[in-house]
Amino acid sequence: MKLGRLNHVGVATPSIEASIAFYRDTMGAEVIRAPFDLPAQGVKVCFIDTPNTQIELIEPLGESSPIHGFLAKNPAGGQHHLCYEVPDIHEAKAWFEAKGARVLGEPRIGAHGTMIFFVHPRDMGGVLTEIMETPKDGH
Ligand SMILES: CC[C@H](C(=O)O)C(=O)SCCNC(=O)CCNC(=O)[C@H](O)C(C)(C)COP(=O)(O)OP(=O)(O)OC[C@H]1O[C@@H](n2cnc3c(N)ncnc32)[C@H](O)[C@@H]1OP(=O)(O)O
Ligand SMILES: [Co+2]
Repeated sequence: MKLGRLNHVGVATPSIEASIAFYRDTMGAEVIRAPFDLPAQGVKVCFIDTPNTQIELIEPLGESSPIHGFLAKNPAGGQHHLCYEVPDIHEAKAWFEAKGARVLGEPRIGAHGTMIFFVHPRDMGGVLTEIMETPKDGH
């Protein structure tokens, strides 16, 4: 497997609006992308651009959101996952499985519109890791 760029750092938040204001007013980020819902993934998402990657703000969407547990333990929110790009999502899935790491579910469409999967944090040095097929248009 060829490890690609760090596509984004996922940051869970109880309020995506408050977090947008923080990145705009405290961090000086230019917030140009509107939040959007990903019902299939149980999150509301807003990407904050930085020169070399993105912050992916995620707020729970719906009762079965996978980040309710994280926010119950971290009520103010916090760093949730790292997402790396790979050229071939299926080759990457086989790679992690061959290493004995727990791939969570089947590859599915993520927030950038390309295929993604997650690898369990307990098998990744404590870091919930998202693997994403490199977007064809480069971002
Ligand atoms: C896909 C759309 C978008 C995109 O970029 O395209 C996103 O990124 S959406 C992001 C939200 N979706 C997900 O996170 C899906 C994958 N996540 C999961 O399946 C769960 O969150 C899971 C299985 C990682 C944890 O589930 P849960 O919190 O309900 O289980 P536990 O509390 O039992 O946790 C087990 C164990 O893992 C530790 N943990 C949980 N979350 C994290 C985390 N974000 N980073 C590091 N470690 C985490 C938790 O503390 C437990 O550890 P233990 O030592 O066993 O207590
Ligand atoms: Co993500």
